[in-house]
Amino acid sequence: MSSPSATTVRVATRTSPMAMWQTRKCVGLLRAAHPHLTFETVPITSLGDRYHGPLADIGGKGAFVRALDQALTTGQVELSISCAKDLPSPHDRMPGVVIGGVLERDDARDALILPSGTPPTALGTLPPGSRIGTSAPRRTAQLRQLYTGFDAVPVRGNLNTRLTKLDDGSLGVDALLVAYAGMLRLDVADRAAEILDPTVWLPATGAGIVVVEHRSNDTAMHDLLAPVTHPATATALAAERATLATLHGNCTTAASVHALLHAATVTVHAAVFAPDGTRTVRARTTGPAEHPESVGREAAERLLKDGAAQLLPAPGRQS
Ligand SMILES: NCc1[nH]cc(CCC(=O)O)c1CC(=O)O
Repeated sequence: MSSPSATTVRVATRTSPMAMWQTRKCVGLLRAAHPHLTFETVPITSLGDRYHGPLADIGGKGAFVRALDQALTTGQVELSISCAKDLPSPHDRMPGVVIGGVLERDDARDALILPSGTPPTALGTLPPGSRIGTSAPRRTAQLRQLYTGFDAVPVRGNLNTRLTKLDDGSLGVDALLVAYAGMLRLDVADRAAEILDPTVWLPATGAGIVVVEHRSNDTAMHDLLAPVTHPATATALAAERATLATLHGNCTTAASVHALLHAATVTVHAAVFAPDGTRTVRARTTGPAEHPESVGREAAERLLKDGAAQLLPAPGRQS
């Protein structure tokens, strides 16, 4: 490598317990692949971590990533680690930053959590009027579309805090809907009352995938990340992000995209939901795994042809 710090690679990370778990895993893989290099973790607290109101107030999910992007573009670090799910749609990304490493996908499904001591009950059998805590527009819309009589209640904060508050009643909800991957990472998978079927309740774009980014002109970092990339996951993510990019989705978009690989083909399941759950447009496309972007784009084009544009936020109306 020709950078001034030839043997030390600085890695930006968010500081939540889940982010720190992801960083430990990723840096462990990097150290194993490059035993002669030193990897130094640089904690970054973003506005998204400090602000506890609705994410849309501070520019959506991008709030978490912006601080990491800045650490890269200002030369404070060489790499940054994120959940693929938290990355804004490709057209909303900061120029000069690219995904270079894609770790093997963990479980992509969402799960239901009930207060401790409650007998396991599936989402569909909770009593009418149950208050279900979630903040993702995708989850709120699916909850309204697939079930009737539930009240979707916005909740945020890291998973451990939400669990404690669910159990002591201070969250004011009867159940939580969260990512199962996050539960596995924080060692609370035994709290899942139901793991939702991913072909019915669609996971988020990039769910369960940890990515490593670098400056787009930093070829040394591009090469360094090759051994930690899981090729099948990278293919799935490329397809999912191509769908999202073609939809021009943003933080207020209730859309889900999930790609599955079978031998040499990739299948993209995609859906756009009306925020109130009254309408859903779904599409499924299959094509060669060597061209994940075109399979992803085709899924989006079918969604748009079937009227998804009316459900998406109008351009310039991002809130
Ligand atoms: N929305 C925040 C977020 N971003 C990534 C994960 C979990 C891990 C993942 O899916 O990669 C979570 C928590 C959740 O949605 O419950």
